Amino acid sequence: MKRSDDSEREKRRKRRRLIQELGEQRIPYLSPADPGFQELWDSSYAGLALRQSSALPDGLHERVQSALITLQRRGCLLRDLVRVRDRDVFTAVSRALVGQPGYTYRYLDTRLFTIPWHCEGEEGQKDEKEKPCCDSDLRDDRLLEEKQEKEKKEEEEEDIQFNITIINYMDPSAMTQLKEEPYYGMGKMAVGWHHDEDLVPLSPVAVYSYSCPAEPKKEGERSNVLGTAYNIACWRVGLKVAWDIHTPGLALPLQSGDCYYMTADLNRTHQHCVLAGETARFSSTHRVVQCCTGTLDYIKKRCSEALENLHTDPEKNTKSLKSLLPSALQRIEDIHNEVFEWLRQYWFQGRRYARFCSWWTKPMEQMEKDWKEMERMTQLLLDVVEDENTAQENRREMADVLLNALTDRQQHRQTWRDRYVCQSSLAQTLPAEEAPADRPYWSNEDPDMPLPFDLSEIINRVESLLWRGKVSRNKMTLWGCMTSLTGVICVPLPFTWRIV
Ligand SMILES: O=C(O)CCC(=O)C(=O)O
Ligand SMILES: [Fe+2]
Repeated sequence: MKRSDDSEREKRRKRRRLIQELGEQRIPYLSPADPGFQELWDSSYAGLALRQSSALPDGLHERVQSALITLQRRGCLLRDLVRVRDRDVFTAVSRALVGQPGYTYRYLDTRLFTIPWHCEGEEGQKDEKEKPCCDSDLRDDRLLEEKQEKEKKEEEEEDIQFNITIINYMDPSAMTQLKEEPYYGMGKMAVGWHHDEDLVPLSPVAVYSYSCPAEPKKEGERSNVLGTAYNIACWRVGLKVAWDIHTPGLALPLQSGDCYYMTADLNRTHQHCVLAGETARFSSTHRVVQCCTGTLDYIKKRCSEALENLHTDPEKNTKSLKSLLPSALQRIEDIHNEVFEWLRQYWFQGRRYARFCSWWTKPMEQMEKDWKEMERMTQLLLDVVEDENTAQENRREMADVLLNALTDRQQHRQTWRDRYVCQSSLAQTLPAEEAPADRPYWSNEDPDMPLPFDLSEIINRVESLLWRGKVSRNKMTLWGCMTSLTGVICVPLPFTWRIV
Protein backbone atom coordinates (compact mmCIF):
# COMPACT_ATOMS: atom_id res chain seq x y z
CA MET A 1 0.00 0.00 0.00
CA LYS A 2 2.81 2.33 1.02
CA ARG A 3 4.77 1.64 -2.16
CA SER A 4 1.76 2.25 -4.39
CA ASP A 5 1.02 5.51 -2.52
CA ASP A 6 4.59 6.65 -3.17
CA SER A 7 4.46 5.79 -6.84
CA GLU A 8 1.09 7.56 -7.15
CA ARG A 9 2.61 10.66 -5.57
CA GLU A 10 5.60 10.44 -7.91
CA LYS A 11 3.29 10.15 -10.93
CA ARG A 12 1.29 13.15 -9.80
CA ARG A 13 4.49 15.17 -9.47
CA LYS A 14 5.62 14.13 -12.96
CA ARG A 15 2.22 14.95 -14.42
CA ARG A 16 2.23 18.43 -12.80
CA ARG A 17 5.73 19.11 -14.14
CA LEU A 18 4.71 18.12 -17.68
CA ILE A 19 1.55 20.21 -17.55
CA GLN A 20 3.57 23.20 -16.30
CA GLU A 21 6.11 22.74 -19.08
CA LEU A 22 3.33 22.50 -21.60
CA GLY A 23 1.53 25.65 -20.43
CA GLU A 24 -1.23 26.71 -22.78
CA GLN A 25 0.25 24.89 -25.74
CA ARG A 26 -1.02 21.63 -27.18
CA ILE A 27 1.28 18.87 -28.41
CA PRO A 28 0.79 18.00 -32.09
CA TYR A 29 -0.80 14.70 -32.99
CA LEU A 30 -1.24 13.01 -36.33
CA SER A 31 -4.20 11.29 -37.96
CA PRO A 32 -4.12 9.26 -41.22
CA ALA A 33 -4.85 12.32 -43.38
CA ASP A 34 -1.80 14.16 -42.00
CA PRO A 35 1.54 14.02 -43.83
CA GLY A 36 4.07 11.92 -41.91
CA PHE A 37 1.42 9.79 -40.21
CA GLN A 38 2.81 6.45 -41.43
CA GLU A 39 6.41 7.49 -40.67
CA LEU A 40 5.44 8.46 -37.14
CA TRP A 41 3.62 5.15 -36.70
CA ASP A 42 6.67 3.21 -37.93
CA SER A 43 9.20 5.15 -35.89
CA SER A 44 7.43 5.75 -32.56
CA TYR A 45 4.43 3.39 -32.45
CA ALA A 46 5.82 0.26 -34.07
CA GLY A 47 4.13 -2.05 -31.54
CA LEU A 48 0.70 -0.97 -32.80
CA ALA A 49 -0.98 -3.04 -35.51
CA LEU A 50 -4.33 -2.65 -37.23
CA ARG A 51 -6.36 -5.42 -38.83
CA GLN A 52 -9.17 -3.96 -40.81
CA SER A 53 -12.66 -5.33 -40.63
CA SER A 54 -12.49 -6.71 -44.17
CA ALA A 55 -9.50 -8.91 -43.25
CA LEU A 56 -11.57 -10.91 -40.75
CA PRO A 57 -13.58 -13.90 -41.99
CA ASP A 58 -17.15 -13.39 -43.06
CA GLY A 59 -19.66 -14.44 -40.45
CA LEU A 60 -17.40 -13.63 -37.53
CA HIS A 61 -18.56 -10.04 -37.22
CA GLU A 62 -22.20 -10.97 -37.08
CA ARG A 63 -21.68 -13.57 -34.36
CA VAL A 64 -19.42 -11.43 -32.24
CA GLN A 65 -21.60 -8.38 -32.59
CA SER A 66 -24.76 -10.23 -31.64
CA ALA A 67 -22.95 -11.66 -28.59
CA LEU A 68 -21.94 -8.15 -27.51
CA ILE A 69 -25.48 -6.86 -27.93
CA THR A 70 -26.84 -9.78 -25.90
CA LEU A 71 -24.48 -9.02 -23.02
CA GLN A 72 -25.66 -5.45 -23.06
CA ARG A 73 -29.36 -6.34 -23.26
CA ARG A 74 -29.03 -8.76 -20.37
CA GLY A 75 -27.62 -6.01 -18.18
CA CYS A 76 -24.15 -7.56 -17.83
CA LEU A 77 -22.32 -4.34 -18.71
CA LEU A 78 -22.07 -1.93 -15.80
CA ARG A 79 -20.12 1.15 -14.90
CA ASP A 80 -17.38 0.45 -12.35
CA LEU A 81 -16.75 2.48 -9.23
CA VAL A 82 -13.01 2.90 -9.41
CA ARG A 83 -10.48 4.91 -7.47
CA VAL A 84 -8.59 7.60 -9.36
CA ARG A 85 -6.18 9.85 -7.46
CA ASP A 86 -7.80 9.07 -4.09
CA ARG A 87 -11.29 9.72 -5.40
CA ASP A 88 -14.03 7.26 -6.24
CA VAL A 89 -15.54 7.78 -9.65
CA PHE A 90 -17.75 5.91 -12.07
CA THR A 91 -16.10 4.83 -15.31
CA ALA A 92 -17.69 6.51 -18.32
CA VAL A 93 -17.86 3.14 -20.09
CA SER A 94 -19.92 0.18 -18.90
CA ARG A 95 -17.92 -3.00 -18.60
CA ALA A 96 -17.92 -6.71 -17.99
CA LEU A 97 -14.99 -8.99 -17.40
CA VAL A 98 -15.27 -12.26 -19.29
CA GLY A 99 -12.62 -14.93 -19.12
CA GLN A 100 -11.22 -18.07 -17.58
CA PRO A 101 -13.43 -19.32 -14.75
CA GLY A 102 -12.16 -18.10 -11.39
CA TYR A 103 -9.94 -15.35 -12.76
CA THR A 104 -10.01 -11.78 -11.54
CA TYR A 105 -8.55 -8.58 -12.94
CA ARG A 106 -7.36 -5.62 -10.91
CA TYR A 107 -7.41 -2.08 -12.14
CA LEU A 108 -7.71 1.28 -10.38
CA ASP A 109 -7.99 -0.40 -6.94
CA THR A 110 -10.88 -2.49 -8.18
CA ARG A 111 -10.93 -6.25 -8.56
CA LEU A 112 -13.29 -7.47 -11.26
CA PHE A 113 -14.49 -11.08 -11.16
CA THR A 114 -14.88 -12.95 -14.45
CA ILE A 115 -18.10 -14.06 -16.00
CA PRO A 116 -16.67 -17.40 -17.06
CA TRP A 117 -16.32 -18.20 -20.70
CA HIS A 118 -16.89 -21.69 -21.90
CA CYS A 119 -13.97 -24.04 -21.38
CA GLU A 120 -13.74 -27.32 -23.24
CA GLY A 121 -13.98 -30.31 -20.88
CA GLU A 122 -15.00 -28.28 -17.82
CA GLU A 123 -16.93 -30.33 -15.28
CA GLY A 124 -19.42 -27.62 -14.35
CA GLN A 125 -20.29 -26.99 -17.98
CA LYS A 126 -22.28 -30.22 -18.15
CA ASP A 127 -24.70 -28.88 -15.60
CA GLU A 128 -26.99 -26.50 -17.39
CA LYS A 129 -28.07 -24.85 -14.13
CA GLU A 130 -24.53 -23.95 -13.24
CA LYS A 131 -23.89 -22.23 -16.52
CA PRO A 132 -24.01 -18.45 -16.66
CA CYS A 133 -27.07 -17.35 -18.58
CA CYS A 134 -24.99 -15.73 -21.26
CA ASP A 135 -22.56 -18.58 -21.65
CA SER A 136 -23.69 -19.67 -25.08
CA ASP A 137 -23.37 -16.12 -26.32
CA LEU A 138 -19.90 -15.93 -24.95
CA ARG A 139 -18.81 -18.85 -27.03
CA ASP A 140 -18.92 -16.59 -30.05
CA ASP A 141 -16.67 -14.23 -28.27
CA ARG A 142 -14.38 -17.08 -27.51
CA LEU A 143 -14.21 -17.94 -31.20
CA LEU A 144 -12.93 -14.48 -31.77
CA GLU A 145 -10.50 -14.88 -28.96
CA GLU A 146 -9.24 -18.19 -30.39
CA LYS A 147 -8.90 -16.70 -33.78
CA GLN A 148 -6.99 -13.68 -32.59
CA GLU A 149 -4.86 -15.90 -30.48
CA LYS A 150 -3.99 -18.09 -33.46
CA GLU A 151 -3.17 -15.11 -35.58
CA LYS A 152 -1.03 -13.60 -32.93
CA LYS A 153 0.76 -16.88 -32.47
CA GLU A 154 1.57 -16.99 -36.15
CA GLU A 155 2.75 -13.41 -36.05
CA GLU A 156 4.84 -13.63 -32.94
CA GLU A 157 5.53 -17.31 -32.67
CA GLU A 158 4.86 -17.00 -28.97
CA ASP A 159 2.70 -19.29 -26.92
CA ILE A 160 0.39 -16.73 -25.46
CA GLN A 161 -3.22 -17.47 -24.60
CA PHE A 162 -5.54 -14.63 -23.77
CA ASN A 163 -7.15 -15.46 -20.46
CA ILE A 164 -9.57 -12.54 -20.09
CA THR A 165 -11.31 -9.84 -22.05
CA ILE A 166 -12.80 -6.63 -20.74
CA ILE A 167 -15.85 -5.74 -22.73
CA ASN A 168 -16.64 -2.05 -22.92
CA TYR A 169 -19.74 -0.22 -24.04
CA MET A 170 -20.61 3.44 -24.27
CA ASP A 171 -23.33 5.45 -25.93
CA PRO A 172 -21.97 9.01 -26.17
CA SER A 173 -25.42 10.49 -26.66
CA ALA A 174 -26.29 9.36 -23.12
CA MET A 175 -23.16 10.96 -21.62
CA THR A 176 -23.31 14.60 -20.71
CA GLN A 177 -19.83 15.09 -19.32
CA LEU A 178 -17.08 13.46 -21.27
CA LYS A 179 -13.64 14.89 -20.52
CA GLU A 180 -11.68 16.68 -23.22
CA GLU A 181 -8.32 15.11 -24.00
CA PRO A 182 -6.00 17.58 -22.25
CA TYR A 183 -2.54 17.33 -23.87
CA TYR A 184 -3.15 17.15 -27.63
CA GLY A 185 -6.68 18.47 -28.03
CA MET A 186 -7.78 15.16 -29.55
CA GLY A 187 -11.42 15.58 -28.50
CA LYS A 188 -13.76 13.88 -26.04
CA MET A 189 -12.44 10.82 -24.23
CA ALA A 190 -14.47 7.74 -23.34
CA VAL A 191 -11.45 6.24 -21.55
CA GLY A 192 -8.66 8.52 -20.31
CA TRP A 193 -4.93 7.98 -20.80
CA HIS A 194 -3.68 4.82 -19.14
CA HIS A 195 -1.49 1.76 -19.31
CA ASP A 196 -3.38 -1.51 -19.00
CA GLU A 197 -2.65 -2.83 -15.51
CA ASP A 198 -2.10 -6.30 -14.10
CA LEU A 199 -0.89 -7.92 -17.35
CA VAL A 200 1.94 -10.41 -17.70
CA PRO A 201 4.99 -8.60 -19.06
CA LEU A 202 4.77 -8.23 -22.84
CA SER A 203 1.16 -9.41 -22.96
CA PRO A 204 -0.34 -8.33 -26.27
CA VAL A 205 -3.69 -6.59 -26.06
CA ALA A 206 -6.07 -7.35 -28.93
CA VAL A 207 -9.12 -5.14 -29.32
CA TYR A 208 -12.21 -5.78 -31.43
CA SER A 209 -14.12 -2.56 -32.04
CA TYR A 210 -17.80 -2.49 -32.96
CA SER A 211 -19.54 0.84 -33.55
CA CYS A 212 -23.30 0.51 -33.77
CA PRO A 213 -24.99 1.91 -36.86
CA ALA A 214 -26.12 5.50 -36.52
CA GLU A 215 -29.77 6.18 -35.87
CA PRO A 216 -31.13 8.13 -38.86
CA LYS A 217 -31.33 11.81 -37.91
CA LYS A 218 -34.71 13.39 -37.43
CA GLU A 219 -36.10 16.16 -39.63
CA GLY A 220 -34.51 19.48 -38.90
CA GLU A 221 -31.46 18.07 -37.06
CA ARG A 222 -28.15 19.38 -38.33
CA SER A 223 -26.09 16.74 -40.06
CA ASN A 224 -23.61 16.33 -42.87
CA VAL A 225 -25.69 14.48 -45.33
CA LEU A 226 -23.89 12.81 -48.19
CA GLY A 227 -26.61 11.30 -50.29
CA THR A 228 -28.24 8.92 -47.82
CA ALA A 229 -25.07 8.28 -45.79
CA TYR A 230 -24.03 10.42 -42.85
CA ASN A 231 -20.56 11.65 -42.17
CA ILE A 232 -20.37 10.50 -38.59
CA ALA A 233 -17.36 11.19 -36.36
CA CYS A 234 -15.83 7.79 -35.77
CA TRP A 235 -14.27 6.30 -32.69
CA ARG A 236 -10.49 6.48 -32.42
CA VAL A 237 -7.79 5.09 -30.22
CA GLY A 238 -5.22 7.67 -29.12
CA LEU A 239 -1.62 6.76 -28.37
CA LYS A 240 1.22 8.67 -26.81
CA VAL A 241 4.70 7.92 -25.56
CA ALA A 242 4.54 7.84 -21.75
CA TRP A 243 5.89 10.95 -20.00
CA ASP A 244 6.95 12.54 -23.27
CA ILE A 245 5.68 15.86 -24.58
CA HIS A 246 7.95 16.02 -27.62
CA THR A 247 6.88 13.05 -29.75
CA PRO A 248 3.59 13.79 -31.53
CA GLY A 249 0.62 11.68 -30.49
CA LEU A 250 -1.20 9.30 -32.83
CA ALA A 251 -4.96 9.07 -33.35
CA LEU A 252 -6.08 5.96 -35.16
CA PRO A 253 -9.68 5.90 -36.45
CA LEU A 254 -11.52 2.61 -35.99
CA GLN A 255 -14.19 1.51 -38.42
CA SER A 256 -16.77 -0.90 -37.12
CA GLY A 257 -15.30 -4.42 -37.07
CA ASP A 258 -11.65 -3.30 -37.04
CA CYS A 259 -9.18 -4.92 -34.65
CA TYR A 260 -6.11 -3.27 -33.30
CA TYR A 261 -3.26 -4.85 -31.39
CA MET A 262 -0.80 -3.49 -28.90
CA THR A 263 2.18 -5.81 -29.09
CA ALA A 264 5.70 -6.11 -27.66
CA ASP A 265 6.10 -3.64 -24.79
CA LEU A 266 3.92 -0.91 -26.29
CA ASN A 267 1.60 -1.00 -23.27
CA ARG A 268 4.54 -0.33 -20.94
CA THR A 269 6.29 2.39 -22.95
CA HIS A 270 3.12 4.09 -24.23
CA GLN A 271 -0.28 5.10 -22.91
CA HIS A 272 -3.53 4.86 -24.79
CA CYS A 273 -6.95 6.48 -24.54
CA VAL A 274 -10.25 6.01 -26.33
CA LEU A 275 -11.74 8.96 -28.17
CA ALA A 276 -15.51 8.91 -28.46
CA GLY A 277 -17.24 8.91 -31.80
CA GLU A 278 -20.87 9.79 -32.32
CA THR A 279 -22.55 6.41 -32.13
CA ALA A 280 -22.72 3.77 -29.41
CA ARG A 281 -19.73 1.43 -29.50
CA PHE A 282 -18.55 -1.85 -28.01
CA SER A 283 -15.01 -3.09 -27.67
CA SER A 284 -13.70 -6.43 -26.54
CA THR A 285 -10.17 -6.08 -25.19
CA HIS A 286 -8.36 -9.40 -24.93
CA ARG A 287 -5.30 -9.75 -22.72
CA VAL A 288 -3.15 -12.04 -20.63
CA VAL A 289 -3.68 -11.15 -16.99
CA GLN A 290 -1.18 -12.04 -14.27
CA CYS A 291 -2.74 -14.98 -12.57
CA CYS A 292 -0.27 -15.74 -9.78
CA THR A 293 -2.30 -13.99 -7.06
CA GLY A 294 -5.56 -13.24 -8.82
CA THR A 295 -7.42 -16.53 -9.19
CA LEU A 296 -9.92 -18.33 -7.04
CA ASP A 297 -7.60 -21.36 -6.93
CA TYR A 298 -4.84 -19.21 -5.55
CA ILE A 299 -6.91 -17.59 -2.81
CA LYS A 300 -8.48 -20.93 -1.84
CA LYS A 301 -5.01 -22.41 -1.39
CA ARG A 302 -4.05 -19.45 0.75
CA CYS A 303 -7.14 -20.01 2.93
CA SER A 304 -6.30 -23.69 3.39
CA GLU A 305 -2.71 -22.81 4.27
CA ALA A 306 -3.91 -20.47 7.02
CA LEU A 307 -6.59 -22.78 8.38
CA GLU A 308 -4.13 -25.64 8.66
CA ASN A 309 -2.80 -23.93 11.76
CA LEU A 310 -6.12 -24.24 13.54
CA HIS A 311 -6.57 -27.30 15.73
CA THR A 312 -10.01 -28.34 16.91
CA ASP A 313 -10.27 -30.67 19.88
CA PRO A 314 -13.33 -32.76 18.95
CA GLU A 315 -13.95 -33.92 22.53
CA LYS A 316 -13.75 -30.60 24.31
CA ASN A 317 -14.87 -28.72 21.22
CA THR A 318 -12.13 -26.16 21.78
CA LYS A 319 -9.83 -24.58 19.28
CA SER A 320 -6.15 -23.73 19.49
CA LEU A 321 -3.26 -22.68 17.27
CA LYS A 322 -0.88 -25.46 16.26
CA SER A 323 2.22 -23.37 15.64
CA LEU A 324 3.15 -20.19 17.46
CA LEU A 325 6.23 -19.56 15.38
CA PRO A 326 6.27 -15.84 14.53
CA SER A 327 7.04 -16.52 10.86
CA ALA A 328 4.00 -18.86 10.59
CA LEU A 329 1.78 -16.40 12.45
CA GLN A 330 2.94 -13.59 10.23
CA ARG A 331 2.03 -15.56 7.08
CA ILE A 332 -1.40 -16.42 8.45
CA GLU A 333 -2.23 -12.88 9.49
CA ASP A 334 -1.13 -11.67 6.04
CA ILE A 335 -3.46 -14.20 4.40
CA HIS A 336 -6.25 -13.00 6.69
CA ASN A 337 -5.79 -9.45 5.41
CA GLU A 338 -5.62 -10.63 1.80
CA VAL A 339 -8.87 -12.61 2.08
CA PHE A 340 -10.62 -9.66 3.69
CA GLU A 341 -9.63 -7.57 0.68
CA TRP A 342 -11.19 -10.09 -1.75
CA LEU A 343 -14.43 -10.08 0.23
CA ARG A 344 -14.68 -6.30 0.40
CA GLN A 345 -13.85 -5.98 -3.31
CA TYR A 346 -16.55 -8.48 -4.20
CA TRP A 347 -19.24 -6.88 -2.07
CA PHE A 348 -18.25 -3.37 -3.02
CA GLN A 349 -19.59 -4.27 -6.44
CA GLY A 350 -22.88 -5.18 -4.87
CA ARG A 351 -24.90 -8.14 -5.93
CA ARG A 352 -24.28 -7.51 -9.58
CA TYR A 353 -22.48 -10.80 -10.12
CA ALA A 354 -25.18 -12.93 -8.59
CA ARG A 355 -27.76 -11.28 -10.81
CA PHE A 356 -26.60 -12.70 -14.10
CA CYS A 357 -23.99 -15.28 -13.18
CA SER A 358 -24.03 -17.53 -10.16
CA TRP A 359 -20.46 -18.73 -10.60
CA TRP A 360 -18.96 -16.71 -7.73
CA THR A 361 -21.78 -17.06 -5.18
CA LYS A 362 -20.71 -20.31 -3.49
CA PRO A 363 -16.96 -19.69 -3.57
CA MET A 364 -17.49 -16.29 -1.94
CA GLU A 365 -19.72 -17.80 0.75
CA GLN A 366 -17.01 -20.35 1.52
CA MET A 367 -14.36 -17.64 1.54
CA GLU A 368 -16.38 -15.67 4.07
CA LYS A 369 -16.63 -18.75 6.30
CA ASP A 370 -12.87 -19.31 6.07
CA TRP A 371 -12.23 -15.69 6.86
CA LYS A 372 -14.44 -15.96 9.98
CA GLU A 373 -12.27 -18.87 11.12
CA MET A 374 -9.28 -16.61 10.63
CA GLU A 375 -10.90 -14.01 12.89
CA ARG A 376 -11.13 -16.81 15.46
CA MET A 377 -7.43 -17.53 14.92
CA THR A 378 -6.49 -13.91 15.52
CA GLN A 379 -8.49 -14.01 18.72
CA LEU A 380 -6.60 -17.16 19.82
CA LEU A 381 -3.32 -15.42 19.10
CA LEU A 382 -4.41 -12.40 21.10
CA ASP A 383 -5.29 -14.72 24.02
CA VAL A 384 -1.80 -16.24 23.94
CA VAL A 385 -0.14 -12.85 23.75
CA GLU A 386 -2.20 -11.50 26.65
CA ASP A 387 -1.93 -14.56 28.85
CA GLU A 388 0.48 -13.70 31.66
CA ASN A 389 0.78 -17.28 32.83
CA THR A 390 2.05 -18.74 29.63
CA ALA A 391 5.59 -17.56 29.69
CA GLN A 392 6.33 -17.91 26.02
CA GLU A 393 9.87 -17.14 25.00
CA ASN A 394 8.80 -15.47 21.82
CA ARG A 395 5.82 -13.71 23.33
CA ARG A 396 7.16 -10.30 22.43
CA GLU A 397 7.77 -11.34 18.85
CA MET A 398 4.23 -12.69 18.67
CA ALA A 399 2.88 -9.41 19.99
CA ASP A 400 4.92 -7.61 17.35
CA VAL A 401 3.49 -9.75 14.55
CA LEU A 402 -0.01 -9.26 15.90
CA LEU A 403 0.37 -5.53 16.28
CA ASN A 404 1.63 -5.10 12.71
CA ALA A 405 -1.18 -7.21 11.27
CA LEU A 406 -3.87 -5.46 13.31
CA THR A 407 -2.57 -2.02 12.38
CA ASP A 408 -2.65 -2.90 8.67
CA ARG A 409 -6.08 -4.46 9.08
CA GLN A 410 -7.49 -1.45 10.86
CA GLN A 411 -6.20 0.80 8.11
CA HIS A 412 -7.71 -1.37 5.36
CA ARG A 413 -11.02 -1.48 7.18
CA GLN A 414 -11.00 2.29 7.44
CA THR A 415 -10.17 2.69 3.75
CA TRP A 416 -13.01 0.37 2.73
CA ARG A 417 -15.48 2.03 5.08
CA ASP A 418 -14.49 5.43 3.71
CA ARG A 419 -14.94 4.13 0.18
CA TYR A 420 -18.29 2.72 1.12
CA VAL A 421 -19.53 5.83 2.93
CA CYS A 422 -18.26 8.11 0.18
CA GLN A 423 -19.97 5.87 -2.36
CA SER A 424 -23.30 5.96 -0.65
CA SER A 425 -24.20 9.26 -2.27
CA LEU A 426 -22.91 8.24 -5.72
CA ALA A 427 -24.46 4.83 -5.33
CA GLN A 428 -27.91 6.25 -4.72
CA THR A 429 -28.19 6.57 -8.46
CA LEU A 430 -27.78 2.79 -8.81
CA PRO A 431 -30.38 0.03 -8.61
CA ALA A 432 -30.24 -1.65 -5.18
CA GLU A 433 -28.51 -4.77 -6.40
CA GLU A 434 -25.65 -2.84 -7.99
CA ALA A 435 -25.04 -0.56 -5.02
CA PRO A 436 -21.94 -1.32 -2.94
CA ALA A 437 -22.59 -3.53 0.06
CA ASP A 438 -20.78 -2.77 3.32
CA ARG A 439 -19.58 -6.31 3.85
CA PRO A 440 -17.98 -7.80 5.83
CA TYR A 441 -19.00 -5.35 8.52
CA TRP A 442 -20.42 -6.06 11.96
CA SER A 443 -21.25 -4.24 15.14
CA ASN A 444 -18.90 -4.62 18.08
CA GLU A 445 -21.58 -6.51 19.98
CA ASP A 446 -22.15 -9.16 17.30
CA PRO A 447 -22.13 -12.46 19.27
CA ASP A 448 -21.13 -14.36 16.13
CA MET A 449 -17.88 -12.53 15.73
CA PRO A 450 -14.91 -13.26 18.00
CA LEU A 451 -13.35 -9.80 17.59
CA PRO A 452 -14.80 -6.36 16.99
CA PHE A 453 -14.72 -4.65 13.59
CA ASP A 454 -13.06 -1.61 15.12
CA LEU A 455 -9.68 -2.83 16.35
CA SER A 456 -8.45 0.36 17.99
CA GLU A 457 -9.02 -0.83 21.56
CA ILE A 458 -7.20 -4.12 20.93
CA ILE A 459 -4.37 -2.34 19.15
CA ASN A 460 -3.95 -0.12 22.24
CA ARG A 461 -3.85 -3.18 24.47
CA VAL A 462 -1.16 -4.93 22.43
CA GLU A 463 0.82 -1.71 22.10
CA SER A 464 0.79 -1.16 25.82
CA LEU A 465 1.88 -4.77 26.38
CA LEU A 466 4.91 -4.16 24.22
CA TRP A 467 5.57 -0.85 25.86
CA ARG A 468 5.37 -2.33 29.35
CA GLY A 469 7.73 -5.07 28.16
CA LYS A 470 10.23 -2.44 27.18
CA VAL A 471 9.97 -0.61 30.49
CA SER A 472 10.41 -3.77 32.46
CA ARG A 473 13.41 -4.74 30.37
CA ASN A 474 15.03 -1.34 30.91
CA LYS A 475 14.41 -1.53 34.63
CA MET A 476 16.05 -4.94 34.82
CA THR A 477 19.06 -3.79 32.83
CA LEU A 478 19.46 -0.79 35.10
CA TRP A 479 19.14 -2.94 38.18
CA GLY A 480 21.71 -5.41 36.78
CA CYS A 481 24.23 -2.63 36.18
CA MET A 482 23.77 -1.07 39.60
CA THR A 483 24.06 -4.32 41.49
CA SER A 484 27.17 -5.46 39.63
CA LEU A 485 28.76 -2.05 40.14
CA THR A 486 28.22 -2.15 43.89
CA GLY A 487 29.52 -5.68 43.95
CA VAL A 488 26.47 -7.05 45.68
CA ILE A 489 25.96 -9.46 42.82
CA CYS A 490 29.03 -10.24 40.80
CA VAL A 491 27.61 -12.70 38.33
CA PRO A 492 25.87 -11.51 35.16
CA LEU A 493 22.16 -11.43 35.61
CA PRO A 494 20.32 -14.15 33.75
CA PHE A 495 18.14 -12.21 31.40
CA THR A 496 14.95 -13.36 29.88
CA TRP A 497 12.47 -11.13 28.16
CA ARG A 498 9.14 -11.12 29.83
CA ILE A 499 6.14 -9.07 29.16
CA VAL A 500 4.52 -8.30 32.48
O1 LIG B 1 -12.06 0.36 -26.18
C1 LIG B 1 -10.90 0.33 -26.53
O2 LIG B 1 -10.53 0.44 -27.70
C2 LIG B 1 -9.84 0.15 -25.48
C3 LIG B 1 -10.36 0.19 -24.11
C4 LIG B 1 -9.26 0.15 -23.11
O3 LIG B 1 -8.26 0.77 -23.26
C5 LIG B 1 -9.38 -0.72 -21.94
O4 LIG B 1 -10.44 -1.31 -21.71
O5 LIG B 1 -8.37 -0.87 -21.23
FE1 LIG C 1 -6.66 -0.04 -22.08
